[in-house]
Amino acid sequence: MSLMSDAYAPVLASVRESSPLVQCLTNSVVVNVTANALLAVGAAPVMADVPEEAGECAAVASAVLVNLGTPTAEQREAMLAAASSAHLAGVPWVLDPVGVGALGMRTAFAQRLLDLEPTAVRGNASEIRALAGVGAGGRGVDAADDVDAALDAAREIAQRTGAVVAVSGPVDAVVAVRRVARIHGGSALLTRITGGGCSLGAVTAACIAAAGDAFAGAVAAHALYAAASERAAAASDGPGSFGWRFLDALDAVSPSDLAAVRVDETTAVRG
Ligand SMILES: Nc1ncnc2c1ncn2[C@@H]1O[C@H](COP(=O)(O)OP(=O)(O)OP(=O)(O)O)[C@@H](O)[C@H]1O
Ligand SMILES: Cc1ncsc1CCO
Ligand SMILES: [Mg+2]
Repeated sequence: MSLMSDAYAPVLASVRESSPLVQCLTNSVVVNVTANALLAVGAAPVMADVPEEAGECAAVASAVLVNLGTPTAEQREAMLAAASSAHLAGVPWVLDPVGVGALGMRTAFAQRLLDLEPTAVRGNASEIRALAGVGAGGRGVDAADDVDAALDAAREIAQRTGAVVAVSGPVDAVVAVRRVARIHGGSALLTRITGGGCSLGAVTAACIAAAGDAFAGAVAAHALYAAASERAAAASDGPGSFGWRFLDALDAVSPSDLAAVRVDETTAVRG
């Protein structure tokens, strides 16, 4: 069945109205593009990622993103402080397990973070499989598995932690223990620029804060990326012009554009 668009389409207006403060502890490749994506959707970024301030900031943020792309020792300390503080304060936080499965230290570190019960986990299929302990991960930060091959893994993580788990790929999936939504469309040009997935983690955090609901917020964020990337790709010559057109499109997408994205929901009977 189709997920009623009135369950997630209003989230966009809510992000623009409430401008959620999203604290990002993210990798050094995508800091700027992530802040720009948040501004383009109407949210307010703050990249507070030093140990002395990370917990303080998380307690007052609307949502927190923890992205493991370039996890220095100092950042790992800050991530534990931010996730603990968010968990304690009831602030939604999103884990993006970049490169988990492909690289050793971050694979173990991600398990420590799961104990702090993220509100949502967002990654590609290989990362989600590796996080659940199946599969060896992708190559570096890229996926080597299909989204459908990660659904059981996503459900296992949802069951273990209470998180909503979003798996990205040609068709995205948002998974809770007894629900799966598939978000169709989008553009493969998102995989040809830095931060296509990483900024989606930050926008997912913004949408969850604005929605007050992890499942609707995660679906809204993925539908927004599908609509905006299609709009940008239609006018682009390649990855360079797609990058800036995508930011313009995040700003220009309307609630009815979002409602037009194909979203199918099924009720999972297993698990
Ligand atoms: N083949 C594709 N066609 C259309 N959209 C795609 C395709 N592959 C990925 N996407 C979209 O690109 C975005 C990022 O997904 P991707 O799976 O590339 O994340 P990721 O691997 O975590 O990215 P990153 O390299 O930033 O960490 C999502 O919105 C997803 O829907
Ligand atoms: C290229 C790259 N390396 C570590 S993080 C990152 C950004 C995309 O995930
Ligand atoms: Mg990624």
